[in-house]
Amino acid sequence: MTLFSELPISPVILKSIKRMGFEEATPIQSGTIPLSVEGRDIIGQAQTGTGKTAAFGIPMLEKIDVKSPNIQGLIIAPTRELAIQVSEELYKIGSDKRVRVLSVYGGQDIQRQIRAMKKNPHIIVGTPGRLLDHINRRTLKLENVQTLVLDEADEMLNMGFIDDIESILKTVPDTRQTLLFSATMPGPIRKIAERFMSNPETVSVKTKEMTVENIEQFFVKAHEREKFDVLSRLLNVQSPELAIVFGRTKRRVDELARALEIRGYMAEGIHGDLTQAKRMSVLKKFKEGRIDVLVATDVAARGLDISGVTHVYNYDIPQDPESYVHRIGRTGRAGRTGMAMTFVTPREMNYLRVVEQTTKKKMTQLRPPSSSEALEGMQRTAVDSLKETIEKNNLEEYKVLARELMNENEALDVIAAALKTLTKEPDSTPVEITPEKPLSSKKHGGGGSKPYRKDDKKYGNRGGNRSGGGTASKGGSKPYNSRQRPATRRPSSSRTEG
Ligand SMILES: Nc1ncnc2c1ncn2[C@@H]1O[C@H](COP(=O)(O)OP(=O)(O)OP(=O)(O)O)[C@@H](O)[C@H]1O
Ligand SMILES: [Mg+2]
Repeated sequence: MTLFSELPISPVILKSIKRMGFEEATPIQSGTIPLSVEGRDIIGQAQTGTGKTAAFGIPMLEKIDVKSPNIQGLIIAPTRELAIQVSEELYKIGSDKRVRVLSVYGGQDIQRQIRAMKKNPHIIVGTPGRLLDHINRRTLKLENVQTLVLDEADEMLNMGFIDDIESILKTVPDTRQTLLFSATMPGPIRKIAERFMSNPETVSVKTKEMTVENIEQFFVKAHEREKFDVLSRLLNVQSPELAIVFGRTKRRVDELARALEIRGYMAEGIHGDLTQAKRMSVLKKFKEGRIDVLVATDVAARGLDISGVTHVYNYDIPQDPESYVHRIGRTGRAGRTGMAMTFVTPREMNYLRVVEQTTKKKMTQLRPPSSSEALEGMQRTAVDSLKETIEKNNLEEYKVLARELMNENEALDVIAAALKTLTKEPDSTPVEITPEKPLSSKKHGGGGSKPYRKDDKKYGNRGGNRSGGGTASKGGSKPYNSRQRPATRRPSSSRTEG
């Protein structure tokens, strides 16, 4: 273990890092910061939630000359929400040094961004489309950039983004330092990456598995028509603090969010067809716990760091293993624990095996809960909430009424009635979910060997089919004897940076 104080970091940055509560550097941080401070080009690969943002952010901030009015650092991120999040983290790390960080992304008033640009930011964090827009309008001058970062590098160098990235890179000096980070880096993409770098050093935090070990991984076999009831029951049994449900398409996400709402869950959807204001307000509600189920396309799969996400449900199995890794990586971050459940139709079992081969981790089969198990789950939730209320111990105003009830009834009946009232009984209101075709099982591309293609580059709804072979095998079934919840509680202050 390396302490931040043992790394080549100046006191003014150390001060901010300490205030953020970081003491020990994670392996990707101790592995890349010294090299990066020396100016090396780096490809950094480490599991989700292990602090890659600070790994590239700290050395970038170190090099900033705050007296200069020039943009010296550029970070490109695949989604707007991620650009905002990364700029917030860098702002925090650079706050004592007084580094100015600006995020620019689509869906936000460009004139406002142009005005902000006039305040001479030192670092720009942006999405490719909007960065190009500024470059074309000549409102963004990158000729003094010394450090360039592609966060989620494999995604950024994916076919859908590469032209934009190339155009942006043309405006950045060749002498710059280039840093690429991601949890996944398939071979073909790494090759593309090397074209943009000079003599890059690869730092990859080697672990047995590609996913973090504190995420328990399950798969649930279900026919398309059964999936929604299975999801409702799992939510009842597992009682997530915060959950993300990933769907394959925007329509899917809309329908799922609506259906969950109908069944009484506090759920909302997020995808690329929503206005930016809506996307941000949904995410804010989720971070604040005002909704506890976020239904999302892959727009939320990469990089987003939301504390308190205990469960991830892949309502539709992702089409490629990398997407799986990033999706489930929204839980189990910074050492916390989490659970991931992937729904798979019988015809999609080979996709599951490809995912397992890539991640080098077997998923445990989870039997769909029965309706009585779902009810039991909700009853236990009611008991927990009663206990919590007792612990808080501000019941004085209710005790007179309680005594009245106890005089007229048996204590047992009173408590049972309270529990029944508190229990949200499983709801089977019919809902409409348009069936999706299973992923094709005919073509076997062998995970990651086909070219990367994206139909909808902004929102990550991938086209193409990159399945590989493999046959279905039986996994053990896990019984529901207790509520399945990871051992952590949500910290009282959640990340709500807007
Ligand atoms: N050294 C550290 N000690 C404690 N917490 C840290 C440390 N470094 C980063 N963190 C926190 O860990 C969380 C995850 O970090 P970050 O988002 O950078 O992960 P990541 O590796 O980029 O994940 P992903 O692959 O999903 O993008 C953040 O909340 C961050 O503030
Ligand atoms: Mg990240």
